[in-house]
Amino acid sequence: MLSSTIALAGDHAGFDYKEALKAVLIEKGYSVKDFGPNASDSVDYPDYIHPMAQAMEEGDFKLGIIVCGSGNGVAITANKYPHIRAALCWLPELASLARQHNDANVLALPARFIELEAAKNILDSFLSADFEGGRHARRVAKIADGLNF
Ligand SMILES: O=C(CO)[C@H](O)[C@H](O)[C@H](O)COP(=O)(O)O
Repeated sequence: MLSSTIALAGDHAGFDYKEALKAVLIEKGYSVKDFGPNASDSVDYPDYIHPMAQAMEEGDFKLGIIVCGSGNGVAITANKYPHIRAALCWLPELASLARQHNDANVLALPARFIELEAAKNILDSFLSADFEGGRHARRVAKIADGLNF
């Protein structure tokens, strides 16, 4: 079971979904830290993902949810950090596998390509799954260990 505090961030295209998912998380009993944006005015996603990813990299949060139009911009930004494993998921099964096999600690959602109800189901699958370890732990360790720059 992952820790109870969840970080959130996104951009204008993901704002409405981020707000809705934040309400779901609070209803489920999670505490949340929203790194923004706080409105749907057009913004640049790196301005919001970097602070969240940096905080996670420093160990302040164990889990993050990021939302933009395609999910790609926020995921690309978050995955610049060595210990962030952001998974772009558009199906619940993808979210479960991201946790089970990849120990994903960030869920990236494509708000312009899935319905809100689907996003809620994907979030639920992500929160409900646990990392399986074993052979997957060996592989996940190599993601960061293999970096040499
Ligand atoms: O990074 C993205 C595209 O891969 C995100 O989906 C952004 O939300 C998107 O680029 C925003 O586009 P907009 O035309 O500025 O609303």
